[in-house]
Amino acid sequence: MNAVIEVDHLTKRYRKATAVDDLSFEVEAGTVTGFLGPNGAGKTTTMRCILGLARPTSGEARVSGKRLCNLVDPAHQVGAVLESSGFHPGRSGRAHLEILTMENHLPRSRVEEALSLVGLEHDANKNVKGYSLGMRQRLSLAGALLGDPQVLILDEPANGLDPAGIRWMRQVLRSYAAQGRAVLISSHLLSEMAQLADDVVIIANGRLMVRSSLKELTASTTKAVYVRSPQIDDLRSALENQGFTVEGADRRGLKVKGASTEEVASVAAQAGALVTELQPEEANLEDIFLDLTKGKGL
Ligand SMILES: Nc1ncnc2c1ncn2[C@@H]1O[C@H](COP(=O)(O)OP(=O)(O)OP(=O)(O)O)[C@@H](O)[C@H]1O
Repeated sequence: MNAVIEVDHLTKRYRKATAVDDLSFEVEAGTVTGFLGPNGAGKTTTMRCILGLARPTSGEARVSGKRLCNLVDPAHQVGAVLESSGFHPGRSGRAHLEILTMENHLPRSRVEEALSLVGLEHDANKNVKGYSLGMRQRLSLAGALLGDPQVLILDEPANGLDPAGIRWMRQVLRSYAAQGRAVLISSHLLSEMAQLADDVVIIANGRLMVRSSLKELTASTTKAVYVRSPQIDDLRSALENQGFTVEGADRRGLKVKGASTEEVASVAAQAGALVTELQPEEANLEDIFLDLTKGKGL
């Protein structure tokens, strides 16, 4: 365990709203962590607290063991994309990044590296006002990558990207994590998160609902196992005798509720039934998310 981001009993209250309510979770080096929750759940506020842009009411958030304001070289430690709107429209993408390198005392050479990392090198001299939403998102990401940081914090970075852009971003973030760095990414695109995240943190009303690896979460919520066998009637009785709830799926297939593939295979072996297909039907992330956050602001 190598926690690079630690959110520690974080609470943030505004006059009328408790945006974040005693929230704790960690993000490990070498992973992409999906940060999920319905609108108004408190994702942006949490990210702003981690980045030192909002002051917690109580608790704290640390990056590499320190609050961001205490980090010696924050641009090398953390890169963030909070929204894609902070661009001067009359400036080129390259000029925008050059100004960021000056502000953050970074080498000018990083501009070309960041532009090529996000695939904007051919549009770098165009004014940002001519950029599509997707190009602005790429430019935001380039800005976050300028300091070659150990931690990336991205608030809905896939907004406005087309499917090819989303695939591209997935590759960038996966390779980034593969270098041992940490990525915390919020999104409403749950299906996208299912292909990107190692871990998920799900919040609603500012509170933690789930902190889990994506694999464990989907495995623990396996809905059913589909099994096919030429001896379907023998297999059905054997499964029912063991107390499983079984539904006929088709002529040769059964759906076994609440069972693991190992359990179904073992009952089939004992019953002498040949198994020609065995598949877990996992709940997808979207189902899990909707179940968990039902009535909590969606
Ligand atoms: N500066 C602020 N002043 C007052 N209330 C705020 C402020 N910022 C956020 N809130 C409130 O805190 C709650 C959480 O908002 P936040 O933007 O963090 O949620 P979110 O999960 O990022 O939502 P979304 O997915 O819609 O961006 C909301 O009820 C919001 O209205």
